[in-house]
Amino acid sequence: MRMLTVGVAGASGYAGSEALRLLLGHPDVRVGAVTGASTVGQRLGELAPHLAPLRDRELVETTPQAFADHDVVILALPHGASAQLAAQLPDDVLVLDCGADFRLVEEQRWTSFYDTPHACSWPYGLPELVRADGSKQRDDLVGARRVAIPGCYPTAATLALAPAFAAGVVAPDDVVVVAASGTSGAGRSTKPHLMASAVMGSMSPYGVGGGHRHTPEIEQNLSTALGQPVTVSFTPTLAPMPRGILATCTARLAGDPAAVRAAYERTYADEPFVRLLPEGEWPATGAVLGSNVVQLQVAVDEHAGRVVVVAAEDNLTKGTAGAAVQCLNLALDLPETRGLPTTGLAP
Ligand SMILES: NC(=O)C1=CN([C@@H]2O[C@H](COP(=O)(O)OP(=O)(O)OC[C@H]3O[C@@H](n4cnc5c(N)ncnc54)[C@H](OP(=O)(O)O)[C@@H]3O)[C@@H](O)[C@H]2O)C=CC1
Ligand SMILES: CC(=O)N[C@@H](CCC(=O)OP(=O)(O)O)C(=O)O
Repeated sequence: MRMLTVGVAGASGYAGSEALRLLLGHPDVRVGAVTGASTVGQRLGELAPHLAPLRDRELVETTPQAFADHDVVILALPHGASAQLAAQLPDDVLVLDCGADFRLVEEQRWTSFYDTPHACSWPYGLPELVRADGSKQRDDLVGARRVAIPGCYPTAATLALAPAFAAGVVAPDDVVVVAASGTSGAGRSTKPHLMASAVMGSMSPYGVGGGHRHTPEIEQNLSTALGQPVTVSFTPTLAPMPRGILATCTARLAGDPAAVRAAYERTYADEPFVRLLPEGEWPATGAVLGSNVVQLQVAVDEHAGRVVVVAAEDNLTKGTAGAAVQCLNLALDLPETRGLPTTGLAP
């Protein structure tokens, strides 16, 4: 097969540089343009020394012209910037947006959480999402030329709870997700609450009380799984680690407890990147760092009448850039797993 030219907009950021790390290991890809904003003119070696083969690549301005003659463009830009650039890229170029601009279908949900205008929605890049009719979201990604890559928390929470909704074993009005994220989830630019002295040795919540913009995205996905509206209480927390998400997701049991684990086994039996752990083993972020795998474990708390699911992922890999490469593979009819690690880094 001919080599694909893949460019990355926002290559100086965390999501962009993770995309480059994965693309360097993809046998069908040559890295095209790498673009930035404030870092234009700098070399990647100064910003991302781990990307050794690209150390002499210069970051160029983020314009449509920078991506002329590319087969694929990965957008790893702040919200709002993606929609502007995407509108200027040819229809036959595969565009994978790691930002939120094209994830939400309903304009009213978008405007409640974002202050830029609602663009439109693109096929949602979570192949393993099981839908109410038993099909998977993967069907919408084969041959697509525009894909909205999910947010990092929604990937973990959705994969954790969707099988229970699709199987009808939990109630749609009593769902709680509490998730801890590493600091890279907030991007590379320095923010006061992310200074080492503020983060190390401390955990803190944010977006409490339904204020986080991933709430409508998680609800949209779980509604797809159930086929009717789902309401979620979501609380993110910041954890003193560079990367990783651990999401603890619970919902009120509304079916046969014995059917719960079976729903997960059935849904994920053939999924290369979702690993339901053997009973008694629990997910840990340390087990998935740098890997495109989400680990899951499910338990029924019969005392409290709740289903409890824990998910661990690397926010930068399956939580964004790995999902982008997985969707690239699906859209262009390559083996879905090509170029994607299923083993992590430890310790
Ligand atoms: N970090 C994560 O875990 C996840 C991130 N995402 C999403 O991916 C996207 C990128 O996030 P992340 O990498 O964390 O963010 P970073 O802050 O690390 O990187 C942002 C990138 O965008 C560039 N940029 C900033 N402003 C502009 C602009 N106006 N026009 C063009 N380029 C611009 C920056 O360039 P420069 O450095 O040169 O200024 C940098 O390359 C966001 O939409 C984010 O929400 C999604 C899931 C998870
Ligand atoms: C720790 C941390 O700050 N995490 C980010 C999540 C980033 C993400 O998933 O990105 P999108 O903005 O693309 O949805 C946050 O809560 O805003």
